[in-house]
Amino acid sequence: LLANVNKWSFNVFVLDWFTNGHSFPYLVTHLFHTYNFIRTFKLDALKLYRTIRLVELGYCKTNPYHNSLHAADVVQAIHCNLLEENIYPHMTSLEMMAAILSAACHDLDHPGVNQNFLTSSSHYLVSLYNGVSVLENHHWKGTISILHESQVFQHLPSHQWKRLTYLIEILILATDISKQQEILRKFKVDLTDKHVHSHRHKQTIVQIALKCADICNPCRSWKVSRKWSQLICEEFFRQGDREKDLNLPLTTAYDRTQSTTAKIQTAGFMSFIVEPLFIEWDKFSPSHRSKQMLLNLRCNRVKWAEIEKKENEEVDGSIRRQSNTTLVS
Ligand SMILES: Nc1ncnc2c1ncn2[C@@H]1O[C@@H]2COP(=O)(O)O[C@H]2[C@H]1O
Ligand SMILES: [Zn+2]
Repeated sequence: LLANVNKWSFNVFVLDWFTNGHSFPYLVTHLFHTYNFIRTFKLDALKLYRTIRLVELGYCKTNPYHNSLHAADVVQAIHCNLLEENIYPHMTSLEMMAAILSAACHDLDHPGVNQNFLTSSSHYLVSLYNGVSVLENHHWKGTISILHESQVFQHLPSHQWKRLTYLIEILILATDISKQQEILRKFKVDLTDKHVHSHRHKQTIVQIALKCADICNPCRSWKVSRKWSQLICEEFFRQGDREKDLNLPLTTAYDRTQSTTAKIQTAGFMSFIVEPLFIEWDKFSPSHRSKQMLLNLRCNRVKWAEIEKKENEEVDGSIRRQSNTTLVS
């Protein structure tokens, strides 16, 4: 399975099944070996493995979506994104390792609810981070804490440690979906020049590579993508349940009695968030893989639209049947 890690058709659910729910440490360890990070940075293999396990344990197992399986999926996706021939040859080992680590830790200790929920339930994290990118700040600081605690990089020269932690910061913070337009604008300007040269230019590219990896689930094959959609929507519905229980303002789309997975999937995430990002990615790095991603996205959108249409027809039918019964009686 791991031999297929470079392929976009890679199915992390299958790896998870064969590893008894531990796809994350298997995948991350495999990539650390493949990229030769252990030798290049003289890492202590035991400390490294402990660090990876700490990160895995830092993900909440009971979240349907934001758990270590999502992190493993994002790691595999950023690995594919950075392999592109106009990117990989320009990346240093440190930059590659920062990208893999950021993907691995980008949702660390995610509570399974969004920032709006944290705000309306007066969660302490909101005041800790002044209401700005609350979750992303939490994931980033948690990552740095684990790296300190595990001492896996304690022997790195200070310039390398500084650059590694700086990259982790800007990469994880860039995953805030509310910053999408801002980052996309920067990407469009920066990437009119297709040659990867300056530090700043590379940073933007890796930020976008991680953003694409984070929201790539609609670009996977239908079988895989549908599973992710069901998992994220179940997490949304659980948030809706909690909003009701706590008498908080109810997010309409998250109300399981009114909404469905198909409704959420066709509501605009694919068309207004995912597609514009992947179109830019494909312009910057046109490849068989980027075309496949866009193709999958468009096919999956059509499939969800068909499912939603059927659901609406069934609802219309049952309303008509109900009103006929009422008229007859
Ligand atoms: N298939 C999907 N449908 C709707 N929203 C999604 C989907 N996949 C990811 N997201 C959202 O995109 C966000 C990206 O950042 P997060 O992983 O923090 O949280 C994610 C979800 O809120
Ligand atoms: Zn994520």
